[in-house]
Amino acid sequence: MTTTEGPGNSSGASSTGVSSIRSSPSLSDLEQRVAARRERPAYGHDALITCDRLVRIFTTDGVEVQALQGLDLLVREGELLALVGASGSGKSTLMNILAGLDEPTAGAAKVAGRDLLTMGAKERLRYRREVVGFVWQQTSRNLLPYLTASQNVALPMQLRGGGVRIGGSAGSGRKRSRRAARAAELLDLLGVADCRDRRPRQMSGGQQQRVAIAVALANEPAVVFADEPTGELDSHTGEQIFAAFRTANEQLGTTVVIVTHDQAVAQEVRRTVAIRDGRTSTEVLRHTRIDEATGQESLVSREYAMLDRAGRLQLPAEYTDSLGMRDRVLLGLEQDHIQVRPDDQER
Ligand SMILES: Nc1ncnc2c1ncn2[C@@H]1O[C@H](COP(=O)(O)OP(=O)(O)OP(=O)(O)O)[C@@H](O)[C@H]1O
Repeated sequence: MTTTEGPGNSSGASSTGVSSIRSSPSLSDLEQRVAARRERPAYGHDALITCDRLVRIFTTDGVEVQALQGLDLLVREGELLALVGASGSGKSTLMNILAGLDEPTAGAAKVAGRDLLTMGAKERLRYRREVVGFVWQQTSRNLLPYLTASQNVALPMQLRGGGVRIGGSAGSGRKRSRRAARAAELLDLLGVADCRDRRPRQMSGGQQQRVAIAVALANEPAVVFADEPTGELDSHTGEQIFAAFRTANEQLGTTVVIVTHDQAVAQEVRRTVAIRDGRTSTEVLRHTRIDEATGQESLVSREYAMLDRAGRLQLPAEYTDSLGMRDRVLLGLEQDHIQVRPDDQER
């Protein structure tokens, strides 16, 4: 008898009693599987953000760069999520697409029910004003230099309500005071109430970023995207900015997605998704465990690899490197896991 090791035919599997899993399915088994698959909800049906096999190819001087190579990501309403990854892995490309500033080459992307591929120019503008808020790394990109903090926060509300009126009626006066009241509330919530009448150059970098978060929140967006919001700040100020995002998430229920290089920030959130070569590769989930005997709390974190719908899995480079795995590996189906081993026939 010849035994071939590899996907679909593992000697390890048969020796541990998995053969029943392997036996040929009957016609009715196949029919049941097809029916179950048909009834399964669509990918991302209950997610606020759905990226489905997202591809973005840039072509410069005839050279193609695949910045996103079939990226899958689901984010649920109310999450505070960190996106991490090496330089060039595709984080900013993804953020620009989700922010409605760039369009994917292929795949699907939906945010709060809006399809980012089919949106027209008008809808895209409304999406950027009303559905999402952003905070960028460069503090100068977030605020208008000639407006005060309060005016900066009121501006998105003003733009949403239609043109800016000079002079205005009693109605527009009431609107203006409502906008000013909301701006004051947000600045207070984020701990920068004292900056209300200051222009950006009269504030520190950290204060400017907190005001920027207030601007992003002004129109009660479904989600706030932040691309390296602590990148230009020292670590202490970075922590304050992160605390402001957490406040927005916990107190206003806003979903927040933060791209960061900052390990301290990445470890503060319940979910960190790593992007590698334009795809989501691993994910760390953290939760608090309370010891029943002592009542002591501890943070438990678990790292997962992402399995896409085509069955593709990215193994962490440190794992494959340490075992010298490349090109071809041996797979074995076990009772409750899948083995991946170096190819012992190599060489
Ligand atoms: N407009 C563009 N034209 C051509 N190539 C681009 C463009 N934008 C990004 N790229 C390329 O796409 C890839 C992903 O870039 P991206 O900026 O998304 O990475 P990143 O993970 O955000 O990196 P960093 O952490 O350094 O900001 C890189 O190879 C980059 O050079």
